[in-house]
Amino acid sequence: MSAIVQAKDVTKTYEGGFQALKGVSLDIEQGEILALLGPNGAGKTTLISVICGMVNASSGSITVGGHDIVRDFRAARRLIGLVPQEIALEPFETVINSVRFSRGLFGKPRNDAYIERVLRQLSLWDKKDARVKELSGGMKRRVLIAKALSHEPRVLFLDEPTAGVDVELRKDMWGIVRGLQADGVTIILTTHYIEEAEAIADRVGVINGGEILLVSDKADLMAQMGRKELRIELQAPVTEIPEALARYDLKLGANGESLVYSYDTHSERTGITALLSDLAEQGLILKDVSTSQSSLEDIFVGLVEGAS
Ligand SMILES: Nc1ncnc2c1ncn2[C@@H]1O[C@H](COP(=O)(O)OP(=O)(O)OP(=O)(O)O)[C@@H](O)[C@H]1O
Repeated sequence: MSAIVQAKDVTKTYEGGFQALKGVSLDIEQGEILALLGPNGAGKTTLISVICGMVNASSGSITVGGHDIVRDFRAARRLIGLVPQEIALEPFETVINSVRFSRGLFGKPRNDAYIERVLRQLSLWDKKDARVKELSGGMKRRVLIAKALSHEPRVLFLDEPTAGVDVELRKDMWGIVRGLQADGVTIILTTHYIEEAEAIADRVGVINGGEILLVSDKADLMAQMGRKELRIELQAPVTEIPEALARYDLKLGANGESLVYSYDTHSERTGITALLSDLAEQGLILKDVSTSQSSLEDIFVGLVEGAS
């Protein structure tokens, strides 16, 4: 795969002096679904807005399909579809006219066959003559997608496509995104939800404080996310971990009063049963046990600490 979007050292300082992007470099591969995951204020919308040419970067460079987004703005923009976070639609317009109008803005000739295909793909064909104000919230979101696809872009940005959407609609949205990928569209979506990244992304980029902390294949990130820790408080402290327990790779807690076992929640066998029986065999008596799961936040903290 080759990169269809390349961002190099992009910074953005808003008027007033706030630095929302602090040197972001990111390659987006043709045909992939990339989820940009990060908390509120991380810089996700700013990054998308800069790539789409709605906000000017303070420094750095971006190309889309090889076109520089500043020097060659029109050619770059033509390749991009953007589904914004906020629903901003003309309420009295019909669905089909809204979508045709968006296509016209890009100077593309009318193509009813293409618009029909998009509306059918988004299950909006039977609503094509309805006025936007008559649609449900989920349908309105789909109209936003149809508008963003109207000029046949190769890269589609979805800014929090499922924020405030119920579980059913969220799944519909994931199905739509997968269908678009099958049509050859490269997709970048922002989200707060790890489950969303898990459900549809090929790669996940974690962004926080205006910096990309990591970009990783989803499978690798999920392996980290799926780890849990079992903390075993001991009746009597130990000075070292018995040799017979070496295979569990335990960590000794403070003062030797606890043992910490890390395991993968996704694997068929966690090894906990065997560990507990081996502990008993070693004569170690348990006072208490507790588990904790590594969260996205832990990964953030780990990454930030690792970077400093
Ligand atoms: N026009 C602006 N002027 C000044 N600061 C801004 C502007 N737009 C965004 N910011 C600030 O930049 C930071 C990043 O905002 P951004 O909207 O990119 O974050 P986000 O990751 O998309 O967050 P959310 O998940 O809440 O949408 C925030 O601290 C925000 O307050």
